[in-house]
Amino acid sequence: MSDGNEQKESPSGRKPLTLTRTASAGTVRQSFSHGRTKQVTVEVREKRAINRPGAGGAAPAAPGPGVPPPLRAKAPAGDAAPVVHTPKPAPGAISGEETRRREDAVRRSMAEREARDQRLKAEEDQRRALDDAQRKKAAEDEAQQAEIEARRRETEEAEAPAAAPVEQTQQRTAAAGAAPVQQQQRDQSDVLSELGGRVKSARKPLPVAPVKPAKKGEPKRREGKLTLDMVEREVAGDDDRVRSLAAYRRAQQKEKERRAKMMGGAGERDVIKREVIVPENITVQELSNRMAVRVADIIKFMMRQGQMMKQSDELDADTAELIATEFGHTVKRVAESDVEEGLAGDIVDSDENLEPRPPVVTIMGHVDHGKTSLLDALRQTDVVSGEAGGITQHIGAYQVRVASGQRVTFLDTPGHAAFSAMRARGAQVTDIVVLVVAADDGVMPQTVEAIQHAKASGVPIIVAINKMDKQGANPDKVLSELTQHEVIVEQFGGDVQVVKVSALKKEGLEELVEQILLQAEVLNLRANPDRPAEAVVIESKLDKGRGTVATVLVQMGTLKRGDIVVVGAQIGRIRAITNERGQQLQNAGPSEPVEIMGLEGVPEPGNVLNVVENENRAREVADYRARAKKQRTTGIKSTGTSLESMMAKFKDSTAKELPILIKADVQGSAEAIVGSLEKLAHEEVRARVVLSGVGAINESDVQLAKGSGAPVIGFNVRASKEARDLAEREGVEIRYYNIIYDLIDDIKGVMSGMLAPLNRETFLGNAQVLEVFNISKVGKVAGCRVTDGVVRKGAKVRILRDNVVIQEMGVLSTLKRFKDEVNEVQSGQECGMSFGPFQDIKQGDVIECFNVEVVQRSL
Ligand SMILES: Nc1nc2c(ncn2[C@@H]2O[C@H](COP(=O)(O)OP(=O)(O)OP(=O)(O)O)[C@@H](O)[C@H]2O)c(=O)[nH]1
Repeated sequence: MSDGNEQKESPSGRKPLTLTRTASAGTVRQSFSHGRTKQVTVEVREKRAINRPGAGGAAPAAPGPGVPPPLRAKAPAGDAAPVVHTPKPAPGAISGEETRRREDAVRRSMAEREARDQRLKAEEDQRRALDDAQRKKAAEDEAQQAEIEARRRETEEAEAPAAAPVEQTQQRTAAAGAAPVQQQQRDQSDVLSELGGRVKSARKPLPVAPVKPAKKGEPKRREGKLTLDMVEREVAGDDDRVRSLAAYRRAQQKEKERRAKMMGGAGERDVIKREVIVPENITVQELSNRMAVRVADIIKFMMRQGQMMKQSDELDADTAELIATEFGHTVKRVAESDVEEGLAGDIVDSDENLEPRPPVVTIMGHVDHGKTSLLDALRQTDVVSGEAGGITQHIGAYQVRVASGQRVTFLDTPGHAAFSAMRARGAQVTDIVVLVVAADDGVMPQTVEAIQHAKASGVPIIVAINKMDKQGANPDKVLSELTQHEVIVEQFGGDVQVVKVSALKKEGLEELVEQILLQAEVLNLRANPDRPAEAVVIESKLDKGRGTVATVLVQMGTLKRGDIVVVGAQIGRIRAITNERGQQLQNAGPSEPVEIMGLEGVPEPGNVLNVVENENRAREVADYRARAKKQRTTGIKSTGTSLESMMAKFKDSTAKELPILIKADVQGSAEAIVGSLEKLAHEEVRARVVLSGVGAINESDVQLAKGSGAPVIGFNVRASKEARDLAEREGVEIRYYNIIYDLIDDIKGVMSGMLAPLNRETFLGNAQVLEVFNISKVGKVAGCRVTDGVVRKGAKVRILRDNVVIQEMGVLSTLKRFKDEVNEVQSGQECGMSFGPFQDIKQGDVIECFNVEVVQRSL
């Protein structure tokens, strides 16, 4: 910037007309960068000097900066002022002294200001440091207190009846002039701050401003004291106040104490005593629910007792009772089986409700003695021809209407030993047993078994001596044999009826029926048909088209279509009732054998069917039975394992197992096969049935068989195509059978092969050591005499001393008679033997010589 054309004339070139020119004016042009200019008018004014009488010239005013000193009038002549050589200031200019003085004043002033600034700065620093230290010290306490304070306020606010009084107070405070108070505090704070003291009032909460309820989404108003941590979070924009774990715990503890106080206890809760229902087994979780205590408390208690438990662990009733008592409760023990209470069987019928019912007769006897033929003759049907291998392989139930119009229910049980379990079941449901004995064969093992079953169940026996038409029929022999088994017939003074029949020729049948009805009359068989039905399952199977089909014998009440039933561990709604002639029935009364459909699963023969009021009840009972069955089969309660059972397991693990998967047409057959296989069990080898079920062999069976390394046995069933393919791919063997003998024989053969062969010893002879020679390079040689039998080279020998075996030697390799090697030395002759590395041979020892034969064992 530069000035130029300092004095310029007006554009007109003329000066303005004034009375007195007291000011000189001009213009200055200022040049800026980028060629910018600015014209500034400069005016120089002269101060009008008013000279008072007696006064010197007035001190001229200091000229403004950049203003040329005004022209001074010439001093009058004769002025006696001393001549000063220093250049004289122009009129109106500041003298040198004055300038110095002023400069000094300025410097002093600046120095003072600087010193004050430094002092203030030091004071400010000191105050800040003090504040920081105090804040840091207080920060921890404040952080701890903040949350508790906040919680307390929250609680107080929540408990306060309404916010209105608070608001009123706040409004009143505001009305009382909050602003002047604040101003006053600020003033005080400034003063104190300057003095470097602690500004306590700054920490005090300001008078409460009216609290507006925060709108949704708006940040919440801060509560409690402001802490450094909070300020930092606010500065960082982190509005979420994260509570420390310790703070959370403290708050929780405080809340607990508050609640305990509210409940009236001094920190300890009053235990509410309950009656805890304890079943035979209960989980820790369930017990905690019933006692209304925390699971952790029970677990802690058990830990103190030295037992580690989880909430899913089961406790037995004794332990559960101990825990409940410890927690101050009383215990009511119940059995899980209580769910069965109230089922039809428990209802006692009064005498007037009972009506006569047909007798249930079971035909029993040895295999091929003619049971099915006899039954067939009685009902004039032919089922013999349809049986595989000519053997009745599952129980049948039929009702026969005799000439008199009376009805008799017959159960046909198979004669093979495998079906003894079924026969036992038959005896339990039957009223009378007809024991069939072939006149030409006499009493056989299964005849005896049938007698035992009948006697065990207290059922009267009627003996039917069959095949009377046959050559060699000897009924007297049969009767005397029966006597040996305590079946005393009438002609021998007993009470057992005997009927001689021929099923083939249909002879003696009427007399047999007559005897049956007579016996029934004696038994006075009655049942109440007007009550929920109870029946027993005779047979069950899974039919591809019809689902589960079960043959049941109604024992009491009347079974109706639509009834909800529980059968063993299965439930269902009766969809159809069919009699033995294939007729659809609406209901079935006492002693009626019928086929039912509608069960959800296949029940086991012997299971009892009960009609229940609703599905829930059915499910409850079925669940209990399923659990009970599981416990029975595992033999170990889920609470844990006993040492005994573990020992048993380890002991058993030495036995070789043949895993087998069995699928059969009916449950009874499957059961019979399993029973037979169990009987084959040997201490070294046994069959392990991986699965036994009813129905066709499917893919999952093959998968299971593959997983367990078992072959699949199909009895009267076949594998589906998919299962066949899978079995081929996986290398799983499927074997089909329709005769149980063949099946059992095959399995027996396999199991026999698994038995380790037996080493059988054959004694050859003994030789006594007479003298022992020590021969160099050869060692000790025993000079012996054969005392009995023969000693043979290549046979096995052992050395006995005082009849105690001291060494098993293996094969005799050196046998000499005099100097010659011989193969055999007879009794009474002398010989020499050496035993290689065994050098402990002594005079008087006995050498026992024997052969070992390996014998393959069989079951
Ligand atoms: N001669 C003669 N043969 C009979 C008589 N009853 C049965 N049989 C024959 O004896 C054989 C066996 O008869 P089943 O009725 O199958 O004998 P089962 O006792 O039912 O045999 P399982 O079903 O295997 O227990 C058949 O060949 C019959 O023909 C009879 O009264 N006289």
